[in-house]
Amino acid sequence: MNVPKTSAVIGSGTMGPGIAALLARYGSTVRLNDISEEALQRAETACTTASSVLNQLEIPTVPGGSVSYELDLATALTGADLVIEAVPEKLELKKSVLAQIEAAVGAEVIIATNTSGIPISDMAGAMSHPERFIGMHWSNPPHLIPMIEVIRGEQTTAEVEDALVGIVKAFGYEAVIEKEVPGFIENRVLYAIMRECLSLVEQGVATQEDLDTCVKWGIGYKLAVIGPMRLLDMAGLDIYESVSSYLNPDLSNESGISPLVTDLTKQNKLGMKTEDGIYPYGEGDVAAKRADILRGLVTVRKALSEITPV
Ligand SMILES: NC(=O)C1=CN([C@@H]2O[C@H](COP(=O)(O)OP(=O)(O)OC[C@H]3O[C@@H](n4cnc5c(N)ncnc54)[C@H](O)[C@@H]3O)[C@@H](O)[C@H]2O)C=CC1
Ligand SMILES: Cc1ncc(C=O)c(C(=O)O)c1O
Repeated sequence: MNVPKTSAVIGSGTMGPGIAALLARYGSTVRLNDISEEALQRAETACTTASSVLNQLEIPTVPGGSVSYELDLATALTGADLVIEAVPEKLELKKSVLAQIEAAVGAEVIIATNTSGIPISDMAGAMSHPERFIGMHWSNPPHLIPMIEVIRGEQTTAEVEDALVGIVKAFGYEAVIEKEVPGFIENRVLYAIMRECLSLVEQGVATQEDLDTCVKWGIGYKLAVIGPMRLLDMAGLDIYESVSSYLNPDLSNESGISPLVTDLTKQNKLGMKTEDGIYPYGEGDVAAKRADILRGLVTVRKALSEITPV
């Protein structure tokens, strides 16, 4: 399957608009749905921003694409060949939304979930056609990060996986096909890094600014060019063996959630979306920071696309 002629994206928060903008750029008629009118209003601006980022990346426009904003789920689903669920990361909510989607579309329609890592089979339990249900985990911002994890549940067919991989490749994105594990690959690795960072800040080993500087250059810059498995070869496996013999036992193995995070979420300090979080944001700071981040990601993506992947 190439990019679907008609698609529906359910949930229009951080992820939905960028996903919709990319599908539209590749010629799909996209219906973006949310239960919140305010979210749909914000989504119009977010889709315009995403579209201008795609212009900066010089992604050609396939004619015929569009995004419409729909409060009504049934309208959003009409004629869709692909449905992407992007509602909050709550299993019961996702199950209920999936049941509503299934009630409105034919059994041949592919239903994908953008869950960050809930096992696909856990979500598919109550579905009447789990064979067409699949994980499609985009990375944030979805119109910029050219990689999508594709995860089959126990009952997903190989044909559905092939079709989804075809769509991902049609965007010029890399598809990483995985077995089902909580968090998939990306978030298992990302959350291992974040757990250690939060633990170091909580212990007072370094400030959040120092953490960001160290990880950006010492890890992010390097890992953007050399994958971790190749980096092991570059560093020397004997060095890894020596360092990990004393270091691994000292790393955080905290199985709960960092109190630094839970103290903030209790106060509804959720980060950029509430203009307060790990960092404080003054008037205009969030917009300026988001613009800086987008500019940086566009520059680095252009540079990375010109070098041989390692
Ligand atoms: N934020 C991130 O960096 C990433 C998030 N994800 C995953 O994508 C999914 C969505 O995440 P975000 O966009 O960050 O969440 P979000 O909280 O920013 O947005 C979710 C949207 O869904 C809407 N919604 C709630 N119930 C709904 C319903 N019944 N029908 C339609 N819309 C409904 C909300 O009003 C909200 O606008 C989650 O599963 C998340 O784990 C995946 C990759 C990255
Ligand atoms: C903190 C965090 N959690 C989940 C995801 C993706 O599922 C991301 C991301 O894509 O950046 C993230 O930053």
